[in-house]
Amino acid sequence: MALIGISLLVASVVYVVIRPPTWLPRRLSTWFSRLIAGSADRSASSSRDSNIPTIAEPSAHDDDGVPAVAPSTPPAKPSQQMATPAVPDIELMPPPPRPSPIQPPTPTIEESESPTTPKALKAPASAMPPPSFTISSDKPSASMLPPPRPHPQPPASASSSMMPPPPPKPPTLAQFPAVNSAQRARGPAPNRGPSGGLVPAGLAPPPTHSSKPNKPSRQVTLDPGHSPLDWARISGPNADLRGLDPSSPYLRVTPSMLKVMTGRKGKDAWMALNGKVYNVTPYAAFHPGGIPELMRGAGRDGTQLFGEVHPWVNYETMLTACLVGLLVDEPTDANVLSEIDQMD
Ligand code: HEM
Repeated sequence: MALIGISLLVASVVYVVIRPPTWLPRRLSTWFSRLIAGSADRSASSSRDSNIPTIAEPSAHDDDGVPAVAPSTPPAKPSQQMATPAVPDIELMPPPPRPSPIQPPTPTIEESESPTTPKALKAPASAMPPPSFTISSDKPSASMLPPPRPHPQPPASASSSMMPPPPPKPPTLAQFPAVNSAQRARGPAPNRGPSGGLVPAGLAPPPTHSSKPNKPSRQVTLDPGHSPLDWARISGPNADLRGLDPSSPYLRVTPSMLKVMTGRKGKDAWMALNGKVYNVTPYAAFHPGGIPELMRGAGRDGTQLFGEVHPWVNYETMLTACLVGLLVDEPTDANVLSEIDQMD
């Protein structure tokens, strides 16, 4: 039995040697290459020799630039595995070699190689955060508040994490002058108008010649039918209230003639105003100031007295129907002689 077993073993080995299967060479080649690469990396880490490190570097380059498949396939083979076909290696690569050889090269790349590719790789890696910030900042809605916080917080580190930023305090003006200040005015406000009395001040209009003096009224209560409107009705344009014959012309009244017309003793009251003589008897009952006041000017020239009481009253219009004549000087001897000469 032992001989039979040995003979079968020998026969199988001989058969494999004579007619090796198609997959056997490729399998052996990959196995040898990986074995050599592993030994090379370990030797390279300990001591840098000539042949082994050169094999490890190209594999590292491939790992960096291209994902997973690139590193094992192309460059590591050409030097020693020229005879083996490199095409089918892609299918066999995944299982064994990845873990051990690939991890070491990535750190070595950053350390040893700075010339070409790393710059391009580092740039995108470092550029990652900026895009994230920009995305968050582009959102104008509620997400805006959190991102901007970090910026304002450093300056306002003393303040707590309260959301409402330092609310601009409305300028509160202190009362000036203060309530208890001596600069505050005390007592009544200054006089800015005529309400204070007769003293004109401020914006009050200046006193005019026609303004009434601020005196208590002395007007009397007139009897019914004796209002100013009643007087205007009965003293119209065609009225004749002179107390004379309607056919008589206007008289030349001398002061001696005027003096007896006082309203007493059955006579009318005549009054001279600015050179004209009026019979004020019909008007006496319509005089707002009363009859006694009006009679103060009867039988004489009442111009000054009239002006002192109510210079604004238009007496000429009111007493047109009462006009007697003109006040003239007393005739003297010289005047009588002159008049005779004129008659001749
Ligand atoms: C010269 C003799 C006169 C005297 C002393 C005299 C006196 C007065 C007095 C004291 C008043 C009251 C004033 C007041 O409101 O407190 C008055 C009012 C009046 N008198 Fe005579 N008066 C005189 C002649 C006349 C004459 C001849 C007329 C007119 C035609 C006249 C027409 C008036 C009028 C219309 C008022 C009312 C004035 C107003 O309401 O503003 N007065 N008078």
